Amino acid sequence: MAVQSEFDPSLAISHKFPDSTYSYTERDAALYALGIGACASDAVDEDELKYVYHEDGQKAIKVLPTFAALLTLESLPNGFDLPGLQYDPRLLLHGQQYIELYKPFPSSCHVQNKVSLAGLHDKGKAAILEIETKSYEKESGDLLCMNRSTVYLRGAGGFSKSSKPFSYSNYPSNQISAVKIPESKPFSVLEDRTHPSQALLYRLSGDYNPLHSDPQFAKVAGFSKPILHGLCTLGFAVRAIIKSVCKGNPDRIKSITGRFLLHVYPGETLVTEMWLEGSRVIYRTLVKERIRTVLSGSVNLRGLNSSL
Ligand SMILES: CCCCCCC[C@@H](O)CC(=O)SCCNC(=O)CCNC(=O)[C@H](O)C(C)(C)COP(=O)(O)OP(=O)(O)OC[C@H]1O[C@@H](n2cnc3c(N)ncnc32)[C@H](O)[C@@H]1OP(=O)(O)O
Repeated sequence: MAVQSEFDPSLAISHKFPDSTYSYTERDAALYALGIGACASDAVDEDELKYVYHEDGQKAIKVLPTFAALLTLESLPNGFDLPGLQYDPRLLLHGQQYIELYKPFPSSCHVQNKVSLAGLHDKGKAAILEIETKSYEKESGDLLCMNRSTVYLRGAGGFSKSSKPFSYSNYPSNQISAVKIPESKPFSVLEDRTHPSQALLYRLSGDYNPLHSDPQFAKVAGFSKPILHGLCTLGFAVRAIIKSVCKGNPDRIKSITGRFLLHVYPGETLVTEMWLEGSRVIYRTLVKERIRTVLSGSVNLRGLNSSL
């Protein structure tokens, strides 16, 4: 257990994060789509070509809803630093992601981010930090999306001042609790192979953490080789839901939760199982080669057609 003698969690929760900005173009949106496997097995896939090419020009390309998570990447110039919190960045893992989408993304945009601490938990062997980012379209002032990113800082726990472990959240606990996977047969199942160079392609979208590219770094972090970005796996899973449940329409996605349960190695096959419960999709993603669940969560849909 890490020694966090200098760290005062009550001071940390009053910490103010600076606002940040983020800009993207159609090229970023298309590169991201390729990074999460769009059109990888069929370059003219009729549901997915629109994410990388449009006959009416690049201004008409569609942006995938999970692109939302990228808007937060420059929100934390000094990593996940809170005053006094010590952690080893090599031991950081992405734990969960929660995304609310308020309107479809334009194909290019300047974004203004408001960042705050949404949660801080002492798990003894780890600290869990949750950062909330609200992203506004600069031109209109409209709120585009909200992200809550949860990071699992191995070795950074043990800072509680009393015998009860410190735990703070600024949101209802049922918003991202682990989902219960139904025992029934899935509504749909989609299998998709990641490429051995998937993480090298995905990182060009802005997450340059060496955990996904550097063999020595990955070993120190406890893995036999570089692992896939959690958000890349989430992108594969939500793309499967858009294809299988939303008839290819990404604007149906209203909110997304995902908990990263186990690492994925680039090159592995992802099998996403989906269950439809009203306007909610429960899903889980397994790695076929190891038969292990790596991600589970739910997606709320808007305007779902009852003919499904
Ligand atoms: C846009 C912002 C981007 C964010 C930046 C991210 C940077 C990226 O470059 C980094 C990545 O993408 S890393 C790759 C993706 N993530 C992973 O592969 C992690 C997979 N998960 C694991 O290995 C384990 O679940 C592990 C190790 C996470 C936990 O396993 P254990 O240590 O065995 O935990 P366990 O004993 O079961 O539970 C301890 C307490 O922690 C809670 N917990 C467990 N898994 C969690 C998770 N994934 N997220 C959040 N909380 C989690 C448990 O509930 C438990 O708490 P309690 O005891 O109170 O129930």
